Amino acid sequence: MASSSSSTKSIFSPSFAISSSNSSRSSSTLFLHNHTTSIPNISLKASRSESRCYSLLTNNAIVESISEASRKLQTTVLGEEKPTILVSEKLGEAGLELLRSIGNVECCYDLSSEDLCKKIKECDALIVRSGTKVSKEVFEAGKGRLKVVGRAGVGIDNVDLRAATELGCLVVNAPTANTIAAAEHGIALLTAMARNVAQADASMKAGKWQRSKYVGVSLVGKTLAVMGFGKVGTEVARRAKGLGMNVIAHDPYAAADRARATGVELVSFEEAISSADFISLHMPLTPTTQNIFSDDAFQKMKNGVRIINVARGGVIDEDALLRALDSGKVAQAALDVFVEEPPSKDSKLVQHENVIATPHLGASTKEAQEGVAIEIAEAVMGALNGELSATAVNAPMVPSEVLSELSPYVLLAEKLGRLAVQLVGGGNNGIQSVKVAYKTARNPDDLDTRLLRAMITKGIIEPISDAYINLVNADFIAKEKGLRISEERVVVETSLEFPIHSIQVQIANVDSKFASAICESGQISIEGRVKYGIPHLTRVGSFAVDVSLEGNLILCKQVDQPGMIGEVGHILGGHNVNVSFMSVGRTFKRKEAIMAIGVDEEPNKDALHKIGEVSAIQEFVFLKL
Ligand SMILES: NC(=O)c1ccc[n+]([C@@H]2O[C@H](COP(=O)([O-])OP(=O)(O)OC[C@H]3O[C@@H](n4cnc5c(N)ncnc54)[C@H](O)[C@@H]3O)[C@@H](O)[C@H]2O)c1
Ligand SMILES: O=C(O)[C@H](O)COP(=O)(O)O
Repeated sequence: MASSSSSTKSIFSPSFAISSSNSSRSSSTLFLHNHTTSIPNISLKASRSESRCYSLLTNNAIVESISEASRKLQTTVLGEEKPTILVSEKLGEAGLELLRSIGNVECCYDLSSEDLCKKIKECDALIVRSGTKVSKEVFEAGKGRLKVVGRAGVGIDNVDLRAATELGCLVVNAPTANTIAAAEHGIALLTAMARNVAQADASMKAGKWQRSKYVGVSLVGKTLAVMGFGKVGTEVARRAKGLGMNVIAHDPYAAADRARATGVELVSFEEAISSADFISLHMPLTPTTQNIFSDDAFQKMKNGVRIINVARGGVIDEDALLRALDSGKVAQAALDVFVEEPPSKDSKLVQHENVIATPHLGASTKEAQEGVAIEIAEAVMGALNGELSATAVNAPMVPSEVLSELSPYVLLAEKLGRLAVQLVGGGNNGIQSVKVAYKTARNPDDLDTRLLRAMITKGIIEPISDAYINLVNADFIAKEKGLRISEERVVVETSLEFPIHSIQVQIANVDSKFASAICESGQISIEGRVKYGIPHLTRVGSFAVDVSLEGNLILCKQVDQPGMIGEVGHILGGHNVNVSFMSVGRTFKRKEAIMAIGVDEEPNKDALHKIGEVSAIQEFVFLKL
């Protein structure tokens, strides 16, 4: 007779580092909503022909247990105390006010990297603009507490996204509130540059009147190439068309019909740079765009081309631009952004007579700063409150309607993962491949399962490692640990009311400490569904059961004979272990049966030993949920 508890063993591939079981960690997660609402009046009883279910839960108990789960979820996210939010750069007052309504806000500007690393250890959230480098060291220092980094603006090139993802920290930005400000600044630079406004103003302030020196160029009829046809690029294009310019754009990822609707033709990089009189940059700084404006690119441009950059300094090779300005290839440049900010005082580029420069002012209008502050405050507050963010940069953005439909299944997914991994035996195979089947009556293409996959991953990995897993890092950590999770959507004929009928989790190529959990195809296989808002285990191996997935679980395989429920119930009662649910599934009458018993407390060794001594019980396992 086999008996075991949920102690942890090295069940991933040999390189996988294991720590002891983390039973104190809540089974909740960052991205869940309260699901205390809409609990219908129900009475639970046997619902499958092969399953006898004995409900010991009242309706009130169900509501209470969900409330408790929900409370735990909130506590996990926020703790009992107010979160601490560090704001490391100037943020609009309206955003600060919002943040103060939910947390302790600390505004500390101009922190050195060392001071930021020290400070971040006591913070739940960090809000930055473009001036703070949020490096891997910052995420490592904040590990365990820092839940979200909010970028009050668009560009996230100052945030180490890989480190954030690896360490499970959500990054959100405020992508829309400064679009117009940046576009207006682009147009301001374009017109000011064409008419030498800055130079002429400086000359007048020096007491001169140099009318012939500052003859400009006209914009009407000239070709403007917008490089990066996103939010800012589109607004710049619209405004430039209003000035009578011929606008073309290059953006490998933009839709041609959207461009056409603005009266803009999308062209190749070469065509854009070689046919433009003015080139305005609006692409993000990425490994692909870094130094994309190189000597080679400048060579392909028209002689006397004029360049505006309100995107990011790093997209231009600044030394190459200087050479192009010196040679006259580039007649003028208007720069708001620089590789190094602030640039050195003696920067040849800034000092160049054909360059006008502003200190990264694109987003700096009163209106944009208030808007950005509110946008980022709301995103950070949402993230701290356990909501998925619409502006998440390193996590899937799950639309709210999808989220509210899937919420009940999130807990089920995690519990199934947690259960399946505890059924893995002590063999040396290591878990490598997990198969998940979602049974649904709806069109499988409409099912967004990223959230559920993340929760299954969390359930599988967390009990056997020290990793903290959430939607941000689930895929990353699974991959890192060599765990392949394949998903399948299976259409079944059932109610269309619910997005999912049931979820099956199978682990291949492993032994099980509960042999009956192995299905005919040789995998550990369990299945569950949500009933009245509560996750239930409905199948173990080939046996149908029906037990609510709460508290702890004992699975017994036995000879199907009278008195078994009473006998085991008596042992548990004798050890003051409260049974919350019990269900028996069998193959044939008086043959084999599986008894699934939900227990509130963890039975001690003596109780488990006595269960093992019941002669009709062939194997059993105690599992923590
Ligand atoms: N100076 C400022 O204060 C200021 C203010 C706002 C935005 N910005 C910067 O402006 C840029 C654009 O911002 P946005 O809000 O329009 O972002 P966005 O994401 O809406 O647009 C960026 C566009 O660039 C395109 N793109 C990506 N790679 C490209 C490539 N290799 N070639 C051409 N296009 C490419 C994308 O497809 C996208 O359409 C960002 O770098 C942002 O940081 C600067
Ligand atoms: O990417 C952005 O949003 C802009 O560059 C603005 O940066 P800032 O917040 O530092 O002004």
